[in-house]
Amino acid sequence: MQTEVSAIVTPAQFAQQYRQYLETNGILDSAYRLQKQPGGSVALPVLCNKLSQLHLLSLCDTVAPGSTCIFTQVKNPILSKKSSVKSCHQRLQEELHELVKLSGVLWNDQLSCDLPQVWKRHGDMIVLNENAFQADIWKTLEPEVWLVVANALGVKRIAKAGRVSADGFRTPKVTLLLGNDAWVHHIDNGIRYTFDVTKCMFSSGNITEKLRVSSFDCTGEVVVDLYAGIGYFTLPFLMHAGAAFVHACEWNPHAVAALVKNLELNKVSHRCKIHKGDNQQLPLRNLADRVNLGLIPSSEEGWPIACQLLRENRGGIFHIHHNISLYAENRGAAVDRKNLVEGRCKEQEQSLTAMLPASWTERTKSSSDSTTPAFTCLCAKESILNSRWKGPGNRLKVETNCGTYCEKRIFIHPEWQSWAESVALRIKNLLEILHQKQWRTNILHIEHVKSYAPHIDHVVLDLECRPCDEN
Ligand SMILES: C[S@@+](CC[C@H](N)C(=O)[O-])C[C@H]1O[C@@H](n2cnc3c(N)ncnc32)[C@H](O)[C@@H]1O
Repeated sequence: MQTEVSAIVTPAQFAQQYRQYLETNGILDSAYRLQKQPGGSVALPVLCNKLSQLHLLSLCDTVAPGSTCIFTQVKNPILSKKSSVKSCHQRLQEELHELVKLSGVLWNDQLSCDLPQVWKRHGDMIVLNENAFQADIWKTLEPEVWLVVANALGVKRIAKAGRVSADGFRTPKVTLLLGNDAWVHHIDNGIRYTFDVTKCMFSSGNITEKLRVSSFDCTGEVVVDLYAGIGYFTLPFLMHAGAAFVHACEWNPHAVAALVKNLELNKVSHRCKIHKGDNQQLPLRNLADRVNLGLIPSSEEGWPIACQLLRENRGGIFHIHHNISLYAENRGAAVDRKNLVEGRCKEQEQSLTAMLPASWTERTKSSSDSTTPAFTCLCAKESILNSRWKGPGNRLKVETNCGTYCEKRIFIHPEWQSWAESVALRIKNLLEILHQKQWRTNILHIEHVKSYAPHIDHVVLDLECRPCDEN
Protein backbone atom coordinates (compact mmCIF):
# COMPACT_ATOMS: atom_id res chain seq x y z
CA MET A 1 0.00 0.00 0.00
CA GLN A 2 1.32 3.40 -0.93
CA THR A 3 1.21 6.20 1.68
CA GLU A 4 1.56 9.93 1.17
CA VAL A 5 2.24 12.82 3.53
CA SER A 6 2.09 16.54 3.03
CA ALA A 7 5.43 18.32 3.12
CA ILE A 8 7.12 21.66 2.73
CA VAL A 9 10.10 21.50 0.40
CA THR A 10 12.90 24.05 0.81
CA PRO A 11 16.55 24.29 -0.31
CA ALA A 12 18.93 22.40 2.03
CA GLN A 13 20.53 25.54 3.48
CA PHE A 14 17.18 26.64 4.97
CA ALA A 15 16.05 23.19 6.12
CA GLN A 16 17.15 23.52 9.77
CA GLN A 17 15.50 26.93 10.16
CA TYR A 18 12.25 25.55 8.68
CA ARG A 19 12.46 22.46 10.90
CA GLN A 20 12.85 24.59 13.99
CA TYR A 21 9.99 26.89 13.06
CA LEU A 22 7.63 24.04 12.12
CA GLU A 23 8.54 22.09 15.27
CA THR A 24 8.10 25.08 17.59
CA ASN A 25 4.69 25.81 16.10
CA GLY A 26 3.48 22.17 16.28
CA ILE A 27 3.30 21.86 12.48
CA LEU A 28 6.12 19.35 11.87
CA ASP A 29 4.88 15.76 11.49
CA SER A 30 7.38 14.00 13.75
CA ALA A 31 6.13 10.55 12.70
CA TYR A 32 8.22 10.88 9.53
CA ARG A 33 11.81 11.78 8.71
CA LEU A 34 13.05 14.83 6.86
CA GLN A 35 13.89 13.58 3.38
CA LYS A 36 16.48 14.76 0.84
CA GLN A 37 14.91 15.33 -2.58
CA PRO A 38 16.55 14.87 -5.96
CA GLY A 39 18.36 18.14 -6.66
CA GLY A 40 19.39 18.67 -3.05
CA SER A 41 16.29 20.25 -1.50
CA VAL A 42 14.74 18.85 1.68
CA ALA A 43 11.12 17.79 2.31
CA LEU A 44 9.78 18.48 5.80
CA PRO A 45 6.67 16.42 6.61
CA VAL A 46 3.87 18.60 8.02
CA LEU A 47 0.52 18.16 9.74
CA CYS A 48 -1.84 19.61 7.14
CA ASN A 49 -4.54 20.59 9.62
CA LYS A 50 -2.06 22.80 11.48
CA LEU A 51 -0.86 24.62 8.39
CA SER A 52 -3.21 27.45 7.43
CA GLN A 53 -3.21 29.34 4.13
CA LEU A 54 -1.76 32.28 6.03
CA HIS A 55 1.19 30.17 7.10
CA LEU A 56 1.88 29.12 3.56
CA LEU A 57 1.83 32.67 2.24
CA SER A 58 4.02 34.09 4.96
CA LEU A 59 6.23 31.10 5.67
CA CYS A 60 9.25 32.16 3.60
CA ASP A 61 9.38 35.65 5.13
CA THR A 62 8.69 34.48 8.67
CA VAL A 63 11.18 31.62 8.74
CA ALA A 64 14.05 32.81 6.60
CA PRO A 65 13.77 35.95 4.50
CA GLY A 66 15.12 35.23 1.04
CA SER A 67 14.24 31.55 1.20
CA THR A 68 11.82 29.68 -1.05
CA CYS A 69 9.46 26.84 -0.26
CA ILE A 70 6.69 24.84 -1.88
CA PHE A 71 3.91 22.69 -0.52
CA THR A 72 3.79 19.15 -1.91
CA GLN A 73 2.95 15.48 -1.25
CA VAL A 74 5.73 12.95 -0.56
CA LYS A 75 5.09 9.33 -1.54
CA ASN A 76 6.16 6.48 0.79
CA PRO A 77 7.58 8.67 3.55
CA ILE A 78 10.15 7.07 5.88
CA LEU A 79 9.09 6.59 9.49
CA SER A 80 11.07 8.61 12.01
CA LYS A 81 13.29 6.72 14.45
CA LYS A 82 10.80 7.44 17.22
CA SER A 83 7.91 5.98 15.22
CA SER A 84 9.79 2.86 14.17
CA VAL A 85 10.84 2.26 17.79
CA LYS A 86 7.20 2.71 18.72
CA SER A 87 6.03 0.13 16.24
CA CYS A 88 8.73 -2.34 17.46
CA HIS A 89 7.53 -1.62 20.96
CA GLN A 90 3.92 -2.34 20.01
CA ARG A 91 4.91 -5.62 18.35
CA LEU A 92 6.96 -6.61 21.40
CA GLN A 93 4.07 -5.86 23.72
CA GLU A 94 1.58 -7.88 21.64
CA GLU A 95 3.85 -10.92 21.38
CA LEU A 96 4.75 -10.90 25.09
CA HIS A 97 1.08 -10.56 26.02
CA GLU A 98 0.43 -13.70 23.98
CA LEU A 99 3.31 -15.62 25.60
CA VAL A 100 2.22 -14.70 29.12
CA LYS A 101 -1.40 -15.60 28.32
CA LEU A 102 -0.35 -19.04 27.03
CA SER A 103 1.49 -19.65 30.30
CA GLY A 104 -1.80 -19.09 32.16
CA VAL A 105 -0.74 -15.85 33.91
CA LEU A 106 -2.84 -12.68 33.80
CA TRP A 107 -1.12 -9.61 32.41
CA ASN A 108 -0.72 -6.86 35.03
CA ASP A 109 0.68 -3.33 35.35
CA GLN A 110 4.02 -4.50 36.69
CA LEU A 111 4.57 -6.55 33.53
CA SER A 112 3.79 -3.47 31.42
CA CYS A 113 6.37 -1.46 33.38
CA ASP A 114 8.87 -4.26 32.80
CA LEU A 115 8.83 -3.86 29.04
CA PRO A 116 11.91 -2.17 27.63
CA GLN A 117 11.39 1.40 26.43
CA VAL A 118 14.90 1.85 25.04
CA TRP A 119 17.70 -0.49 24.10
CA LYS A 120 21.11 -0.46 22.42
CA ARG A 121 21.60 -2.24 19.15
CA HIS A 122 25.01 -3.59 18.10
CA GLY A 123 24.64 -5.42 14.77
CA ASP A 124 22.41 -8.46 15.41
CA MET A 125 22.37 -8.01 19.19
CA ILE A 126 20.08 -5.95 21.39
CA VAL A 127 21.36 -4.94 24.83
CA LEU A 128 18.40 -4.35 27.14
CA ASN A 129 18.48 -1.81 29.98
CA GLU A 130 19.01 -3.09 33.50
CA ASN A 131 15.50 -2.13 34.61
CA ALA A 132 13.72 -4.21 31.93
CA PHE A 133 12.25 -7.67 32.68
CA GLN A 134 12.58 -7.55 36.48
CA ALA A 135 9.52 -9.68 37.41
CA ASP A 136 10.06 -13.34 38.40
CA ILE A 137 7.74 -14.63 35.71
CA TRP A 138 10.23 -13.88 32.92
CA LYS A 139 12.69 -16.41 34.42
CA THR A 140 10.05 -19.12 34.21
CA LEU A 141 9.45 -18.27 30.54
CA GLU A 142 13.11 -18.59 29.48
CA PRO A 143 14.31 -19.22 26.81
CA GLU A 144 11.06 -18.55 24.85
CA VAL A 145 10.75 -15.02 26.16
CA TRP A 146 14.15 -14.06 24.69
CA LEU A 147 13.26 -15.66 21.35
CA VAL A 148 10.07 -13.57 21.31
CA VAL A 149 12.01 -10.39 22.13
CA ALA A 150 14.65 -11.15 19.47
CA ASN A 151 11.96 -11.82 16.89
CA ALA A 152 9.97 -8.66 17.70
CA LEU A 153 13.08 -6.48 17.56
CA GLY A 154 14.54 -8.19 14.48
CA VAL A 155 17.80 -9.49 16.01
CA LYS A 156 19.39 -12.86 16.80
CA ARG A 157 21.01 -12.23 20.20
CA ILE A 158 19.84 -10.58 23.40
CA ALA A 159 21.90 -9.29 26.31
CA LYS A 160 20.99 -7.30 29.39
CA ALA A 161 23.01 -4.48 30.92
CA GLY A 162 23.83 -3.85 34.54
CA ARG A 163 25.76 -0.87 35.87
CA VAL A 164 29.23 -0.14 34.46
CA SER A 165 31.61 -1.17 37.28
CA ALA A 166 33.54 1.56 39.01
CA ASP A 167 36.68 -0.60 38.65
CA GLY A 168 39.52 0.99 36.70
CA PHE A 169 38.55 -1.06 33.64
CA ARG A 170 34.97 0.36 33.57
CA THR A 171 33.78 -3.24 33.02
CA PRO A 172 30.12 -3.40 32.02
CA LYS A 173 27.98 -5.93 33.88
CA VAL A 174 26.30 -7.32 30.77
CA THR A 175 24.78 -10.81 30.68
CA LEU A 176 24.04 -12.74 27.53
CA LEU A 177 20.43 -14.00 27.52
CA LEU A 178 20.16 -15.41 24.00
CA GLY A 179 23.11 -16.56 21.87
CA ASN A 180 26.52 -18.03 22.73
CA ASP A 181 28.93 -15.42 21.45
CA ALA A 182 29.21 -12.00 23.12
CA TRP A 183 31.35 -10.34 20.40
CA VAL A 184 29.39 -7.79 18.41
CA HIS A 185 30.02 -5.64 15.36
CA HIS A 186 29.12 -2.00 15.30
CA ILE A 187 29.59 0.59 12.58
CA ASP A 188 29.43 4.26 13.31
CA ASN A 189 30.59 7.20 11.25
CA GLY A 190 32.13 4.79 8.74
CA ILE A 191 34.29 3.13 11.41
CA ARG A 192 33.96 -0.59 12.19
CA TYR A 193 34.21 -1.71 15.80
CA THR A 194 34.08 -5.19 17.27
CA PHE A 195 34.17 -5.99 20.98
CA ASP A 196 32.84 -8.36 23.64
CA VAL A 197 29.79 -6.66 25.22
CA THR A 198 30.32 -8.50 28.50
CA LYS A 199 33.95 -7.32 28.82
CA CYS A 200 34.20 -3.83 27.28
CA MET A 201 32.08 -0.74 27.40
CA PHE A 202 30.97 1.06 24.26
CA SER A 203 30.13 4.65 25.10
CA SER A 204 27.41 5.33 22.54
CA GLY A 205 26.57 8.49 24.52
CA ASN A 206 29.90 9.92 23.35
CA ILE A 207 28.88 9.95 19.69
CA THR A 208 28.90 13.77 19.46
CA GLU A 209 32.47 13.83 20.77
CA LYS A 210 33.51 11.10 18.32
CA LEU A 211 32.05 13.18 15.50
CA ARG A 212 33.85 16.27 16.76
CA VAL A 213 37.16 14.39 16.93
CA SER A 214 36.50 13.19 13.37
CA SER A 215 36.18 16.81 12.26
CA PHE A 216 39.59 17.87 13.67
CA ASP A 217 42.42 18.52 11.27
CA CYS A 218 45.32 16.51 12.72
CA THR A 219 47.19 16.14 9.45
CA GLY A 220 50.72 14.92 10.13
CA GLU A 221 50.24 14.95 13.91
CA VAL A 222 51.33 12.41 16.49
CA VAL A 223 48.45 11.80 18.90
CA VAL A 224 48.48 9.95 22.21
CA ASP A 225 45.18 8.48 23.38
CA LEU A 226 45.81 7.86 27.09
CA TYR A 227 42.55 5.94 27.72
CA ALA A 228 41.97 4.20 24.40
CA GLY A 229 39.44 1.50 25.35
CA ILE A 230 38.44 -0.34 22.17
CA GLY A 231 39.44 2.67 20.06
CA TYR A 232 36.43 5.03 20.37
CA PHE A 233 38.67 8.05 19.78
CA THR A 234 41.84 6.39 18.48
CA LEU A 235 39.99 5.29 15.34
CA PRO A 236 38.35 8.66 14.52
CA PHE A 237 41.80 10.30 14.94
CA LEU A 238 43.27 7.83 12.46
CA MET A 239 40.38 7.43 10.03
CA HIS A 240 38.87 10.90 9.78
CA ALA A 241 41.11 13.48 11.46
CA GLY A 242 44.20 12.51 9.44
CA ALA A 243 46.56 11.85 12.39
CA ALA A 244 49.88 10.49 11.13
CA PHE A 245 50.33 8.18 14.12
CA VAL A 246 48.47 7.34 17.33
CA HIS A 247 49.94 5.87 20.51
CA ALA A 248 47.01 4.12 22.22
CA CYS A 249 47.29 3.29 25.93
CA GLU A 250 45.00 0.74 27.54
CA TRP A 251 45.30 -1.56 30.54
CA ASN A 252 42.18 -3.74 30.18
CA PRO A 253 43.36 -6.85 28.25
CA HIS A 254 39.85 -7.39 26.81
CA ALA A 255 39.74 -3.85 25.47
CA VAL A 256 43.27 -4.31 24.07
CA ALA A 257 42.12 -7.50 22.26
CA ALA A 258 39.22 -5.56 20.72
CA LEU A 259 41.46 -2.59 19.85
CA VAL A 260 43.88 -4.89 17.96
CA LYS A 261 40.95 -6.24 15.91
CA ASN A 262 39.45 -2.81 15.32
CA LEU A 263 42.70 -1.40 13.96
CA GLU A 264 42.92 -4.39 11.62
CA LEU A 265 39.26 -4.16 10.56
CA ASN A 266 39.79 -0.53 9.58
CA LYS A 267 43.22 -1.18 8.02
CA VAL A 268 45.10 1.33 10.18
CA SER A 269 47.23 -0.99 12.39
CA HIS A 270 50.43 0.30 10.76
CA ARG A 271 49.69 3.83 12.06
CA CYS A 272 49.05 2.87 15.67
CA LYS A 273 51.09 1.44 18.50
CA ILE A 274 49.22 -0.05 21.43
CA HIS A 275 50.84 0.42 24.83
CA LYS A 276 49.41 -2.26 27.09
CA GLY A 277 49.31 -1.55 30.81
CA ASP A 278 49.09 1.45 33.13
CA ASN A 279 49.70 4.69 31.22
CA GLN A 280 51.53 6.07 34.27
CA GLN A 281 54.39 3.74 33.35
CA LEU A 282 54.52 4.90 29.73
CA PRO A 283 58.18 5.17 28.69
CA LEU A 284 57.50 7.91 26.10
CA ARG A 285 58.15 11.66 26.22
CA ASN A 286 58.48 14.70 23.97
CA LEU A 287 56.64 13.33 20.94
CA ALA A 288 52.96 14.33 20.99
CA ASP A 289 51.19 17.14 19.16
CA ARG A 290 47.94 16.18 20.85
CA VAL A 291 46.91 14.12 23.85
CA ASN A 292 43.41 12.75 24.36
CA LEU A 293 42.42 12.20 28.00
CA GLY A 294 39.08 10.38 27.67
CA LEU A 295 38.47 9.22 31.22
CA ILE A 296 35.50 10.19 33.38
CA PRO A 297 34.66 11.21 36.06
CA SER A 298 38.15 12.70 35.86
CA SER A 299 41.30 12.29 33.80
CA GLU A 300 43.32 14.31 36.30
CA GLU A 301 45.73 11.52 37.13
CA GLY A 302 46.79 11.55 33.47
CA TRP A 303 47.76 15.26 33.38
CA PRO A 304 51.42 14.87 34.44
CA ILE A 305 52.06 12.09 31.94
CA ALA A 306 50.27 14.12 29.26
CA CYS A 307 52.61 17.05 30.00
CA GLN A 308 55.59 14.74 29.69
CA LEU A 309 54.35 13.49 26.32
CA LEU A 310 53.91 16.92 24.74
CA ARG A 311 56.63 18.18 22.39
CA GLU A 312 58.96 20.38 24.42
CA ASN A 313 59.77 22.83 21.64
CA ARG A 314 56.29 23.54 20.31
CA GLY A 315 53.69 22.05 22.68
CA GLY A 316 50.28 21.02 21.43
CA ILE A 317 46.66 20.41 22.44
CA PHE A 318 45.04 18.41 25.23
CA HIS A 319 41.44 17.15 25.09
CA ILE A 320 40.54 16.76 28.76
CA HIS A 321 37.36 14.90 29.72
CA HIS A 322 35.75 15.63 33.07
CA ASN A 323 32.42 15.34 34.86
CA ILE A 324 31.43 18.64 36.42
CA SER A 325 28.91 18.51 39.19
CA LEU A 326 26.67 21.55 39.48
CA TYR A 327 25.19 20.63 42.86
CA ALA A 328 27.07 20.52 46.14
CA GLU A 329 25.61 17.10 47.10
CA ASN A 330 27.02 15.51 43.92
CA ARG A 331 30.40 16.92 44.78
CA GLY A 332 30.12 15.14 48.15
CA ALA A 333 29.26 11.84 46.47
CA ALA A 334 32.27 12.08 44.18
CA VAL A 335 34.65 12.76 47.02
CA ASP A 336 36.06 9.22 47.47
CA ARG A 337 37.10 8.80 43.88
CA LYS A 338 38.37 12.40 43.74
CA ASN A 339 40.52 11.95 46.86
CA LEU A 340 41.99 8.80 45.40
CA VAL A 341 42.84 10.54 42.14
CA GLU A 342 44.00 13.75 43.79
CA GLY A 343 46.25 11.76 46.13
CA ARG A 344 47.92 10.20 43.11
CA CYS A 345 48.15 13.58 41.34
CA LYS A 346 49.55 15.42 44.35
CA GLU A 347 52.21 12.72 44.74
CA GLN A 348 53.17 13.14 41.10
CA GLU A 349 53.25 16.92 41.42
CA GLN A 350 55.31 16.76 44.62
CA SER A 351 57.87 14.44 43.09
CA LEU A 352 58.18 16.78 40.11
CA THR A 353 58.47 19.82 42.37
CA ALA A 354 61.09 18.15 44.55
CA MET A 355 63.45 18.12 41.57
CA LEU A 356 63.49 21.92 41.31
CA PRO A 357 65.10 24.85 43.13
CA ALA A 358 62.68 26.68 45.49
CA SER A 359 63.06 29.97 43.60
CA TRP A 360 61.70 28.32 40.46
CA THR A 361 58.61 26.80 42.09
CA GLU A 362 57.73 30.09 43.83
CA ARG A 363 57.90 31.84 40.47
CA THR A 364 55.68 29.30 38.66
CA LYS A 365 53.14 29.34 41.51
CA SER A 366 52.68 33.10 41.33
CA SER A 367 52.37 33.37 37.54
CA SER A 368 48.62 33.20 37.02
CA ASP A 369 48.27 35.39 33.97
CA SER A 370 48.17 32.63 31.39
CA THR A 371 44.52 31.74 31.00
CA THR A 372 42.28 33.44 28.50
CA PRO A 373 38.49 33.31 28.53
CA ALA A 374 36.88 30.32 26.84
CA PHE A 375 34.25 32.47 25.25
CA THR A 376 35.92 32.64 21.88
CA CYS A 377 33.38 30.86 19.70
CA LEU A 378 31.36 33.78 18.40
CA CYS A 379 32.45 35.44 15.25
CA ALA A 380 33.61 38.95 16.09
CA LYS A 381 31.60 40.51 13.28
CA GLU A 382 28.29 39.34 14.72
CA SER A 383 26.47 40.70 17.69
CA ILE A 384 23.78 38.72 19.43
CA LEU A 385 20.39 40.36 19.14
CA ASN A 386 18.36 37.47 20.39
CA SER A 387 19.40 34.09 21.68
CA ARG A 388 17.80 30.96 23.04
CA TRP A 389 19.50 28.32 25.23
CA LYS A 390 19.08 24.92 23.62
CA GLY A 391 20.43 22.67 26.35
CA PRO A 392 22.71 19.65 25.70
CA GLY A 393 24.91 19.96 22.67
CA ASN A 394 25.93 23.36 23.91
CA ARG A 395 24.11 25.19 21.15
CA LEU A 396 22.56 28.58 21.03
CA LYS A 397 20.18 29.96 18.45
CA VAL A 398 21.63 33.31 17.58
CA GLU A 399 20.06 36.17 15.67
CA THR A 400 22.87 38.21 14.21
CA ASN A 401 22.89 41.93 13.45
CA CYS A 402 22.61 41.17 9.74
CA GLY A 403 19.15 39.69 10.40
CA THR A 404 19.91 36.02 9.90
CA TYR A 405 19.64 33.18 12.37
CA CYS A 406 22.29 30.59 12.93
CA GLU A 407 23.12 27.96 15.50
CA LYS A 408 26.34 28.46 17.37
CA ARG A 409 28.19 26.15 19.65
CA ILE A 410 28.86 28.35 22.56
CA PHE A 411 30.11 28.03 26.10
CA ILE A 412 27.82 29.35 28.78
CA HIS A 413 28.02 27.70 32.16
CA PRO A 414 30.17 29.58 34.71
CA GLU A 415 31.04 26.32 36.55
CA TRP A 416 32.58 24.92 33.38
CA GLN A 417 34.50 28.16 32.88
CA SER A 418 35.96 28.22 36.38
CA TRP A 419 36.86 24.52 36.18
CA ALA A 420 38.58 25.11 32.82
CA GLU A 421 40.51 28.10 34.15
CA SER A 422 41.79 26.12 37.11
CA VAL A 423 42.85 23.24 34.82
CA ALA A 424 44.62 25.68 32.49
CA LEU A 425 46.57 27.09 35.42
CA ARG A 426 47.47 23.73 36.94
CA ILE A 427 48.64 22.36 33.63
CA LYS A 428 50.71 25.47 32.94
CA ASN A 429 52.37 24.91 36.35
CA LEU A 430 52.97 21.22 35.65
CA LEU A 431 54.57 22.02 32.30
CA GLU A 432 56.77 24.72 33.83
CA ILE A 433 57.92 22.44 36.63
CA LEU A 434 58.64 19.64 34.19
CA HIS A 435 60.47 21.63 31.54
CA GLN A 436 61.93 24.43 33.70
CA LYS A 437 60.82 27.17 31.35
CA GLN A 438 57.71 29.30 30.90
CA TRP A 439 54.58 27.98 29.20
CA ARG A 440 51.22 29.50 28.30
CA THR A 441 47.90 27.65 28.21
CA ASN A 442 44.87 28.79 26.28
CA ILE A 443 41.30 27.50 26.57
CA LEU A 444 40.28 26.85 22.98
CA HIS A 445 36.85 25.36 23.56
CA ILE A 446 34.65 23.59 26.10
CA GLU A 447 32.44 20.90 24.61
CA HIS A 448 29.39 19.64 26.46
CA VAL A 449 29.16 15.90 25.70
CA LYS A 450 26.18 14.91 27.82
CA SER A 451 24.43 15.44 31.15
CA TYR A 452 23.48 12.96 33.80
CA ALA A 453 20.86 13.46 36.47
CA PRO A 454 21.11 15.00 39.01
CA HIS A 455 22.99 17.60 37.08
CA ILE A 456 26.41 16.29 36.26
CA ASP A 457 27.88 17.53 32.99
CA HIS A 458 30.41 15.53 31.00
CA VAL A 459 32.55 18.16 29.28
CA VAL A 460 35.74 18.16 27.23
CA LEU A 461 38.22 21.00 27.49
CA ASP A 462 40.42 21.66 24.45
CA LEU A 463 43.51 23.21 26.00
CA GLU A 464 46.31 24.61 23.89
CA CYS A 465 49.72 24.47 25.63
CA ARG A 466 52.74 26.26 24.16
CA PRO A 467 56.22 27.04 25.50
CA CYS A 468 56.76 30.80 25.61
CA ASP A 469 60.00 30.33 23.64
CA GLU A 470 58.14 28.33 20.96
CA ASN A 471 60.11 28.00 17.74
C1 LIG B 1 35.80 5.43 29.79
S1 LIG B 1 36.80 4.21 29.05
C2 LIG B 1 37.26 5.09 27.68
C3 LIG B 1 36.77 4.86 26.57
C4 LIG B 1 36.77 5.99 25.55
N1 LIG B 1 37.86 6.90 25.72
C5 LIG B 1 35.39 6.63 25.60
O1 LIG B 1 35.20 7.67 26.25
O2 LIG B 1 34.48 6.08 25.03
C6 LIG B 1 38.33 4.39 29.85
C7 LIG B 1 39.35 3.39 29.41
O3 LIG B 1 40.58 3.74 30.00
C8 LIG B 1 41.21 2.58 30.53
N2 LIG B 1 42.08 3.05 31.62
C9 LIG B 1 41.72 3.66 32.78
N3 LIG B 1 42.80 3.99 33.51
C10 LIG B 1 43.89 3.60 32.79
C11 LIG B 1 45.30 3.68 33.01
N4 LIG B 1 45.80 4.22 34.12
N5 LIG B 1 46.12 3.18 32.06
C12 LIG B 1 45.62 2.64 30.92
N6 LIG B 1 44.29 2.53 30.66
C13 LIG B 1 43.43 3.00 31.58
C14 LIG B 1 40.03 1.70 30.97
O4 LIG B 1 40.38 0.35 30.97
C15 LIG B 1 38.99 2.01 29.89
O5 LIG B 1 39.05 1.12 28.81
